[in-house]
Amino acid sequence: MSVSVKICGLRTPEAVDAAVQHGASHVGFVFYPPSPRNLSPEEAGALIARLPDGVTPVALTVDADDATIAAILSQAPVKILQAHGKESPARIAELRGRFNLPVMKAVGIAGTEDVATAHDYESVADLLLLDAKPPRKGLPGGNGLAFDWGLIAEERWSRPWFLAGGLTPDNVAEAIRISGASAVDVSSGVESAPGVKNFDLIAAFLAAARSA
Ligand SMILES: O=C(O)c1ccccc1NCC(=O)[C@H](O)[C@H](O)COP(=O)(O)O
Repeated sequence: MSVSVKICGLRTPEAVDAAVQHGASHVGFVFYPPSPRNLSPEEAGALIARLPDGVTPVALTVDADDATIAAILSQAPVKILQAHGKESPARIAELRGRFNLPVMKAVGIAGTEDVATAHDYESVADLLLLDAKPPRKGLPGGNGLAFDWGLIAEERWSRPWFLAGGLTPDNVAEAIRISGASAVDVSSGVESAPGVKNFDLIAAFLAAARSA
């Protein structure tokens, strides 16, 4: 099986180049000031200009208003909007209509009720990202926390979806096997410190995902 890999939270040309060189299908840019991975729309625009055709740039926002998203898109021509906050299904539908871009809704999973919540977004989101539920305090994502992949092992989804949360070069193959994912997303599992991508870990993650 060919697994798509999104490397999220890229901030430097060197990290973008490493993701591209080792075969990432998607790269994610975080527009959330409290995050150590936050960058400006202008910075993201310069990184997107480096991407070859076939690598999809994604803008990650958290409960962002329309003006904020418009400002991002004016300088960072992404191809997917990732909504990683508490956006309702109605808000996801609104974003799709307003910005004319595919929207990926991230849903935190800790139990079967969260799996049901994720299904609620199938009718409005273009893609889903099934992530670990974040801690009560702290960032809404990028925490290096995994969830029980068995919770989604028997699920069938009507939209393409990414598995995320605590993935590393060491566990991604097993995560794919258990969850049945054909696309995975990683951030802190390929970092040597929060917000600092490690190129060897990027290479190892992509090799491990491809071997699954
Ligand atoms: O990465 C961040 O700093 C971040 C901040 C706010 C919301 C979401 C964030 N990241 C979300 C991602 O797409 C991560 O790749 C995903 O949560 C998995 O993260 P990790 O467990 O660190 O691989």
